[in-house]
Amino acid sequence: MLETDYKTGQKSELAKANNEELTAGEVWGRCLEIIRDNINHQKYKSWFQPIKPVALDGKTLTIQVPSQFWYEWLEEHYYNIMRSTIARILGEGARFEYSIVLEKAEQDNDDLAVRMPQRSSPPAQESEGQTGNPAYGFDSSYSTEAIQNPFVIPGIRKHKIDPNLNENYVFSQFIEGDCNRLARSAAIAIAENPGKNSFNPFFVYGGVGLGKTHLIQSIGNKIRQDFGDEFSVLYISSDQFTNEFVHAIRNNRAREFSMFYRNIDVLIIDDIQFFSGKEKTQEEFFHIFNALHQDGKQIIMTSDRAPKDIQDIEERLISRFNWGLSTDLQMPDYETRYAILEKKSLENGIEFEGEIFEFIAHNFKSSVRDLQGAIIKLLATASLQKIDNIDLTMAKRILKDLIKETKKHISIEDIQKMVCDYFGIDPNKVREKTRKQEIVEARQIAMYLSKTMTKSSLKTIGLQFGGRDHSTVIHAINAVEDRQETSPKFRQVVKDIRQRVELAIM
Ligand SMILES: Nc1ncnc2c1ncn2[C@@H]1O[C@H](COP(=O)(O)OP(=O)(O)OP(=O)(O)O)[C@@H](O)[C@H]1O
Repeated sequence: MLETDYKTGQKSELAKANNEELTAGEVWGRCLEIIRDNINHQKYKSWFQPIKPVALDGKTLTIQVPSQFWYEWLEEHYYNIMRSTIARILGEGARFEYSIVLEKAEQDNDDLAVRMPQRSSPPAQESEGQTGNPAYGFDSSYSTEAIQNPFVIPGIRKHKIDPNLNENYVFSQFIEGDCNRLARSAAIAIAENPGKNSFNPFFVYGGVGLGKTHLIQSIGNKIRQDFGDEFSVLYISSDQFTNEFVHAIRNNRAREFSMFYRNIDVLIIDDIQFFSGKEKTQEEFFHIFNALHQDGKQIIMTSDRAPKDIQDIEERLISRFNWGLSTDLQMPDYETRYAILEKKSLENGIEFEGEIFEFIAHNFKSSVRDLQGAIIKLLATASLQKIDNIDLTMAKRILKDLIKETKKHISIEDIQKMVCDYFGIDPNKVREKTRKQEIVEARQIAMYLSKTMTKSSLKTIGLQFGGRDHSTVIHAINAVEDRQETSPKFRQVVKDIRQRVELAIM
């Protein structure tokens, strides 16, 4: 039945009423003429020529497409033109039905053919082939009800994929503190109910070595543990994604690439800031994102900065990153650092004196990775030199170089301290609400240096200055920049403090 003879289909009712005997093939032929005149020739050849008309039933023309992806693409990009074309030929209320006959590569069952109706309502916008419509978008006015899960085809078995997860990254190993409480709770909620929660997409950002990868992989591992193969999970770095995409294009496999990603239930992409300036990759990811999100699949991303601070990323992607929950990880406070150290050394079967943990927690303040590095260095030295009991003096000696190195990452806390030292005020004051002139000045300079000398986002800076919001930080930065232009004395003050900070991290 699927091998249609263009000349011998059913006749349409409308055609009969007009004394015209049209077959499915003839109706499709007329559709093609109209479509060909209205879209780019290459796209016409790629997407419409391979379609086969299958049957005509009243005002419904069934057409055969080679894959789920094909069906999805037509509905996403050519809905309007197809709908209006068939109506022109068969009259008001005419529509297409799709018969999806899978190509060999994705076929699980030799005779598998799936029928999908054309949507009853158009997407909010369409991207190609029509009168200059912008890209397909999902704004809040767009009713998803009518098209809920339109691409889920029962009976198609999911391909098993390697989730690419590090099994050590689990929630039980991720120490909770104020610095990560919100992100951690959201991550657990996502793992319990992937895709069906209000944190989709989930966007985690923060500086180097603060646990972003650990946290997002914990989601993947928990889903695998609790749901087994029910959800396909994939963790990938944005660099890997780009490389695969480039490779796929080079080998004419871009369509397979896209299909592969659209079939994933939980897509975890690390370090999305590396999409910056990669326009084609961004475009591909945009379409994958839309398809997954529309289909209720979970999307999880990380970046070293907040979405709006990522350079050279299309606005439409940035706005999507904020659809669900976007939250940051901050450097753990002293107590959390101490707890992490205890846990890491316990895991390695060695106990240290409390004063060693205190020493490390005080000296490694910018990254959990550095904290871990310190413990590992102590362990390695103890085992190499066959030392049973490392005391504080020994620990200080062993870690001396490492401390110098890690000091290169200046923290907001350090900047606050140095600015306050310079003005001779208590560092706590810049975190308080006081509006005394001298404190305001110190606070603004400290905020300005935090922005220019660390990788922290405006939100993180605001939080570390007594929970102020990002607009206060922007105001402070602008004020310091403006004043430096008009007052050489003030410019010199900022320069002096900056030099002190730089010296401290050398
Ligand atoms: N809260 C935490 N509890 C326990 N371990 C942690 C915590 N945060 C981070 N770590 C550990 O610190 C190390 C660095 O974390 P991770 O690689 O996840 O950081 P990241 O933010 O992804 O860094 P990068 O930006 O460099 O990719 C990992 O070994 C991780 O297990």
